[in-house]
Parts: sequence; structure tokens; C-alpha cells
Amino acid sequence: MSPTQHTRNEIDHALTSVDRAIADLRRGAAVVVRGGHHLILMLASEGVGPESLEQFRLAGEGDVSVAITGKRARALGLADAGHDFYLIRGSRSLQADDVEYLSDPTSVSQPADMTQLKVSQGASIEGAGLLLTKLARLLPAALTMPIDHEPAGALVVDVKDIESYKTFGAQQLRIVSQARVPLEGAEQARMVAFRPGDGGSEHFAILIGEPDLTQPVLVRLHSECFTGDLLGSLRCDCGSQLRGAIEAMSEAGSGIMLYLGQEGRGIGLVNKLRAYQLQDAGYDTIDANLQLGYDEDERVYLPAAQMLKLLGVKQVKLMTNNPIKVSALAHHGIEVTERVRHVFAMNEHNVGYLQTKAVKAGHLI
Ligand SMILES: Nc1nc2c(ncn2[C@@H]2O[C@H](COP(=O)(O)OP(=O)(O)OP(=O)(O)O)[C@@H](O)[C@H]2O)c(=O)[nH]1
Ligand SMILES: [Zn+2]
Repeated sequence: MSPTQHTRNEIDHALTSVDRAIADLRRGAAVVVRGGHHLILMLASEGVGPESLEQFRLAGEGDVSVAITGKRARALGLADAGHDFYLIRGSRSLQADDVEYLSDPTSVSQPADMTQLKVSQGASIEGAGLLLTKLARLLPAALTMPIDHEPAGALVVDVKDIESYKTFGAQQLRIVSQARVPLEGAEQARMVAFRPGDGGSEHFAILIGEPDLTQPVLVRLHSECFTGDLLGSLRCDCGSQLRGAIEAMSEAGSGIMLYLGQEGRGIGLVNKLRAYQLQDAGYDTIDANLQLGYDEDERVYLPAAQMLKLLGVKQVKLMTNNPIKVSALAHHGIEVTERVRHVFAMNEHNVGYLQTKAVKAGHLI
């Protein structure tokens, strides 16, 4: 077995422990992250109040820091170098308002005195902790404290398991159910549901007609957008792209739409609403993500490639304006024989959003 191959047990264990850690962080419980002999206790910043901060401080002897991403540190003007993670401590002990201020760009709390902040580079163990908060779709910021033994009752999760989570989850995708779902404008449609073995993020394929798998298939990778797809929000173009793709596939006779559970370019709906709040205050769609401490785009396309493989699709004509989708599919072994432009009319609410994607993210519109 090569060092990059993992047994089914290792993969199951990794997925399960990360899923449990995600659930703990989301309900405001501390977890232990283990990297070799190093251990840190961590608690997601989101929701930290005076009581939980005090409880966290009493759980060990070490210094309490707020770990934030390099993106968030730069947004705060705290990063003097281009590191990926930073640890922030105060000359006095941190208060709940400080934690909120450091973590949440939409917060109105003003710390009493943050002039004496000590900023240091975070290590990969804190980086893994922050990745865990991202996987939990929380703000990527956490209270951290080095500890020297595993405390009773707290869940322990390994750095390497956190780092492998997305890949393992995608590799474990399986078809779990399917049914005929006639659609307006495409009555011959079928939905296929995919789920990883651990019960993690689900994704769906919508098959229009009977795609000929010996030829390149007309495919759209559509990232979930509750506001655009369901509510008809005018802030983006997702609703038109979704319905437009179904229409185009129906006209072409067949096609496959993958509906990927990556709401808000992978930051989740709650954070997307925060990003919208920041955009109303003047940031563009990319800078708003960075203010939140997220990357401009957190999506991965291994799940999409895996789903296509499970459906027997090898070659695609990809309906997209996003060059990353084209290169990512190719990278994961799906041949993109053609990119099909997928542009719809702009409106006064989404023109800035679409222009930012074209200018800053290289979208081809
Ligand atoms: N973070 C964030 N996500 C957004 C914003 N506006 C829309 N989204 C999300 O962006 C994603 C858009 O998905 P897609 O239309 O599949 O992707 P795309 O990168 O625009 O590429 P193509 O449409 O294929 O050209 C959805 O997950 C939306 O929820 C925003 O302002 N901030
Ligand atoms: Zn949208």
C-alpha cells in the first residue's frame, strides 16, 4: 500500500471524527485538535460570550488566543506578513467583545482597548482548527489554547483527518436514491441523490432525457443558491442559470445538471447573508468573503467529478463562464470537450456582482 492510499476503516474513522467535531463546534462545545504530540483545545468564536470564554480559560493553564485566517488578519490590518493563520492575544486578557470584533466583520462591538495586541503566526494545528470551523460553516475564527493532555469528555480530532475530510467525503460518494421528477419544460427528468458513507454533504444530479454516454454530455455544475434558485433573488444570476440550463438541455434533447451542496461558494447560507450585509456596506462579492476570513471561493469540484464518474460520464460539454470549473473537472479526470457560454440578462441588483466576477475572478461573460 502506498503512503497515499487509505483503508476503508481509516477513511470511515476520519470522516466520523470530523463530523462529530463539526457537530460539537456548532453547538458551542470545545474540541481537541491533535497534531503529532501537540494538542490544542479550541472553541469556535461564533457565539462565545463572557461565560463560555471564562469556562474555556479555566479548562487549562495555557495562554488563550483567538486564531484567525490570514485573510481575516489582513482585513483587520493586523497581518504584517503573508502567513495563512494568525494567533491574536492581548496584553490584558481577552474579553468576549474582543473575540467578536476579531472574528466577525458585521459585529458592532468595539473592544475596550485593542492597541496592545500581540500578533503571531499560527501553526498548522491552528490552521486545521480553522478549517474545521469552515467545514462547520461558522465564521473561521476560534479560541485556542495549547494543552498537554487530553481532557476528559472533549472530542479529539486529528489534523490529518480534518485535512483529508473533503477528499475522503467526495471519494465515498454513492448513489443512494433516484426517482422520476417531471419538470416544467423538461418532463423527461430524473433526480439521482448522492451521499458519502458518513452521511455528510449530499449532492444531486438532474438527468434530462437519456444522455448518450458514448458522446460528450451537455453538463452544468450548479452550486446551491437558496436565495437565487428558490426565492428568485435578483442579487445573483443563479435562478436564471438554473432554469436556463434545464431549458437548454431540454432543447438539446438531453443533459445532466449537478446540483452541488456548496451554498455561497462553499461558505454556507448564513455566511452568505453576512457577505451580503458587507456588500451593502460597500465591499464587492470577493472582498466580502475575505472580510469574513474565508477564501474568495471555497468550492471544490472533486464531488462533481466523482458524481459524473458514478453516472458513467467521461466527456462533457460544460455550461459555465467559470474557467476554474473547466480546469477542475479536467484535473479530476473528466474531459471537457467544449465550454458552453451560460450568460443571462443582468439587472440593476446583480450588475456589480457579475462585473466583479468577470474582472476579479476571470469569469468569461
Ligand atoms: N459568498 C458568496 N456567494 C455567493 C454570492 N452570490 C452568489 N453566491 C453563490 O455563488 C455560487 C454561484 O454558483 P455558480 O453559478 O454555480 O457558479 P459560478 O462560479 O458563478 O460559475 P458559472 O455560473 O458556472 O459561470 C452559489 O453557491 C451562490 O450561492 C456572494 O455574494 N457571496
Ligand atoms: Zn445565487
